[in-house]
Amino acid sequence: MTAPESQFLPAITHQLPEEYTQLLGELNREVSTTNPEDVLQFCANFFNKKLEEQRVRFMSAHTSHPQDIRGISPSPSNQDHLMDSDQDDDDEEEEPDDIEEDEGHDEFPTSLPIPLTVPVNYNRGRRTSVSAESMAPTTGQAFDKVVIPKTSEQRARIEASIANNFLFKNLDEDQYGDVVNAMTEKHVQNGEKVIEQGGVGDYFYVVESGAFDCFISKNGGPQQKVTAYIAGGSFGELALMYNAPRAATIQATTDSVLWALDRVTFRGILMENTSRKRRMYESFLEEVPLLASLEPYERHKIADALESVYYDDGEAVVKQGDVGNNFFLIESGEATVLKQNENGVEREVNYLTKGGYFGGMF
Ligand SMILES: Nc1ncnc2c1ncn2[C@@H]1O[C@@H]2COP(=O)(O)O[C@H]2[C@H]1O
Repeated sequence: MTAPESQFLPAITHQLPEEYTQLLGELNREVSTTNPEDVLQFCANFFNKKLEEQRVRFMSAHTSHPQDIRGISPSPSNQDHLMDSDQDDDDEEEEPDDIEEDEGHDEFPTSLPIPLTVPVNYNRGRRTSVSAESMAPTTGQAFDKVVIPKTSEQRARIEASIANNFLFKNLDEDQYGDVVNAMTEKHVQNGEKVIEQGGVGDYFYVVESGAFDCFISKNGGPQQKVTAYIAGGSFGELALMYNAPRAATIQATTDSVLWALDRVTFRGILMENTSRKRRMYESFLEEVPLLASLEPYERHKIADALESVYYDDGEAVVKQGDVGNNFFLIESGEATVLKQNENGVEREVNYLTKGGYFGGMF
């Protein structure tokens, strides 16, 4: 019988950095007291937590007002910062070929796709990706398609669950089929945590039935509820998009059913469109007075729902008496609001420019 690998560890301890042996000692103690079901995930969470703590220590030592740093759009350059915040570290890891070096940028990014209080996966300027994937979307690149066999009844349930979810709009037939093929059913009990803040991103989830609360703990403080999800909602995209630790904890508030999409399929099919829209509308949405009080992540969700529509000068966007299904924000251009009185005489009652809105319930 082969001896377990751990049996050889003491023999090489003298070559190992002290910090490493201390960390492993701590990890061993936590594993033996917790006895986790998923050991790999537990270890990944342990190291992510350590990185987060180290980063918070570093940030408080190097920035006077870390809370002033705002989230911005996940543009490719910002994504690069997120991954490539490397400096002249002598302990730098091997880089995947497809991640470009960005020499001359600041030691720390001044812009993040999510609020700074959310743990992001970099520390001390060291690259700490949770996987070797490039930040570039994998759309268009070949990837091994995941096919989880399922009944037509299951397929119908997936289709109903994603029917009104904006992230699944604009998929062509093949992409739609690939997404449905790759999804896997997950039953969750009331109180179960599907995602834990700081954990490693493995799946993106769509809610078929049930309900979930989403909590964020800032700087190790108490968890605060930031949003909730019901049927048709989805969560868990950020860690997959940015190779970052989970930004929030998601807990079932009743027995629920989820459809989970693996990270490779998510990145290969859904990520490109999602990050493009969030990037495209971010700065515009920041300038809309109606949305000024929203958190960056809430603006991302609005961006998911937006579609640009072009109108010629003089063309009617909506007509008086029409049933209103859409809410409009003026991205560029101007519009007049005309109203007919009971005699059929039309007069201008409002004039709207960029950032103005109409339609829907307004
Ligand atoms: N305010 C928020 N900030 C970050 N993530 C949020 C927020 N509200 C909801 N979430 C979701 O919570 C998820 C936790 O896992 P992810 O970071 O992968 O993706 C996150 C988002 O889908």
